[in-house]
Amino acid sequence: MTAQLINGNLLSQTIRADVAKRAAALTARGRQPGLAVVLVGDNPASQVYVRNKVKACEDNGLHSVMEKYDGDMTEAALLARIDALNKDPKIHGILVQLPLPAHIDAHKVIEAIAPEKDVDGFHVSNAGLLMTGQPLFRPCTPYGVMKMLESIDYPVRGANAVVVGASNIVGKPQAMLLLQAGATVTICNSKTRDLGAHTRRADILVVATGKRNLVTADMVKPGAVVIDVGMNRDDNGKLCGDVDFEKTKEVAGWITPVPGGVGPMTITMLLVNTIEAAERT
Ligand SMILES: Nc1nc(=O)c2c([nH]1)NC[C@@H]1CN(c3ccc(C(=O)N[C@@H](CCC(=O)O)C(=O)O)cc3)C=[N+]21
Repeated sequence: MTAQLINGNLLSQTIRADVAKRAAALTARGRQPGLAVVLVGDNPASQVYVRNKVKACEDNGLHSVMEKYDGDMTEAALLARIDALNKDPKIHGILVQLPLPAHIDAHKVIEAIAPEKDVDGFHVSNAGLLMTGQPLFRPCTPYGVMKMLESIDYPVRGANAVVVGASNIVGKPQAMLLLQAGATVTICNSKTRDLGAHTRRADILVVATGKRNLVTADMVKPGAVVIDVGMNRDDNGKLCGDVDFEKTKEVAGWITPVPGGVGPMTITMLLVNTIEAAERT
């Protein structure tokens, strides 16, 4: 048996069509949704992602501004820019691309974003609202994963879900969204002993570690849903995830590819969050 693919590009098209409709409706009322993307330094991967985000805005009728700064920008200067964007009525969403240079305190920068413009959902206030079941913005990647599960009508309630990776931007909010959807959730981390013993019990396995081939076919329950959040490069420089895709697709029931899986969904949900921010104004 071979797994069914969950196509993030295809699902994105459907959701983005709805985004474009809502953007047009807002624009007609003089409130075109606006996203500001702030990039500090010249990390080449970040440049690609940021360009993709800006293009996705343009394609769907959102206003976007990209602010690029040199890697030696001071923290104070960045905080001043965020303050200005917080006050800018044309801007409904603010995204500061991570990682930031080491001399800048990323926590401090995220906490400076007005929570009602924090379309990444990274502000402590938004993390707290999510944890207590009253989310304002769901972090884009975990939100996109939930949409992928919805798209295959997967019964999340009562399922065993295992999240590998416990970051603030993916693993932890992912676990919270799965828990709130009724799954029994295990969060594994880099210190987990016998990772396979946990992953083999997963009906839903979400892998977000940034380690190529961390999950192999023998670690997957037959028929499981395998969601690969990883973004790595193989020895030939080709994009790949954290899951050994070729062998795992022979075991899983559903699997997400890299590229064309979670990545495009992350951008799609960023657009959705920006629309929602604009609709609230
Ligand atoms: N504040 C902040 N918010 C983020 O959401 C954020 C961030 N910082 N820093 C970096 C990560 C990474 N990320 C990706 C988004 C889309 C793709 C994506 O579209 N990937 C395509 C391939 C892109 C390519 O060809 O390189 C795919 O998987 O098909 C990848 C990675 C958002 N991030």
